[in-house]
Amino acid sequence: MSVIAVIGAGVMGETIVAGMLRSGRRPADLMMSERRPERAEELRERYGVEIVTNVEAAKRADTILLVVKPQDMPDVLDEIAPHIAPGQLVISLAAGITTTTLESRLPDKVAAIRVMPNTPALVDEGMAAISRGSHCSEEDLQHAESLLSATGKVMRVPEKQQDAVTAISGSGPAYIFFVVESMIEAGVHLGLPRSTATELVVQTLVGSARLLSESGDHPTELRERVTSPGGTTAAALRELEDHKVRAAFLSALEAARNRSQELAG
Ligand SMILES: NC(=O)C1=CN([C@@H]2O[C@H](COP(=O)(O)OP(=O)(O)OC[C@H]3O[C@@H](n4cnc5c(N)ncnc54)[C@H](OP(=O)(O)O)[C@@H]3O)[C@@H](O)[C@H]2O)C=CC1
Ligand SMILES: O=C(O)[C@@H]1CCC=N1
Repeated sequence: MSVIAVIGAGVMGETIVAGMLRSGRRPADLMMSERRPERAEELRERYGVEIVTNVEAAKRADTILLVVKPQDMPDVLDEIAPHIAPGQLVISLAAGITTTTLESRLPDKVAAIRVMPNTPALVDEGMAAISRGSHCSEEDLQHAESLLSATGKVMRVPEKQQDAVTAISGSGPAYIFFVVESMIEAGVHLGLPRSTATELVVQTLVGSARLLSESGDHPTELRERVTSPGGTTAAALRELEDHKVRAAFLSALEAARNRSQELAG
């Protein structure tokens, strides 16, 4: 079985490693590299995975997952590039970083893949979009898909769509949690105990997500089924329209897409 190294063990790096272990990959086939020694030690204790330096990861792994912030990516690429050779696969999970950038900083002919994951991968409900670089084979893509499918769905997208994908599914969980927070606070404002409001909102979210996913019905149809003429939902939706929430989502996603483009450097 091929050896996989994860460079950058923050929120997303840990999520991916935990998912690969849950799906049956052996700790002996994984290694992690992390800047802060105390964080590295925490992860070694938690997962039993070998902690290595970036250079060791580059020398020993068949597949190298780069899970550092986009701003840290140039330094990491420059550090590992002298130790990477064709035959190894480099997969970046960073927002904005293009396969052109990856390929320009890695030795000629090294296969690179760009991925946009999201944090629901922590509960095996992730959504990852993947795009191939120019030296990447079908086998490389399938290998990346098999790694990522350990934690949820995987979709192939043309790389020109990755900034928009980042705005939607990469950042998306944060918008949903923002809505959840807002509804809980509103429930408290209406006089409900916080624990009651939280349980009501969370189960409404889970139930609505399952209904949407399992029924295959369009969200407009599902919304209309809740909206009785002259009823409570219509009164609430009128307020959301008056406050231009739809337009706010459009601006927000444009801002996220633009930021992803800027992070390309
Ligand atoms: N969080 C999310 O929801 C998503 C994140 N991503 C992408 O994943 C990447 C990581 O994000 P996230 O996990 O949230 O960020 P974190 O800051 O939590 O994790 C990045 C980790 O990389 C470490 N690091 C930085 N530089 C180096 C280095 N030179 N060598 C080894 N380790 C290093 C950091 O250490 P230190 O703490 O010292 O800085 C940190 O632990 C980003 O590029 C982001 O765009 C993509 C989709 C979703
Ligand atoms: O906020 C960010 O930049 C990263 C990328 C997508 C989700 N988190």
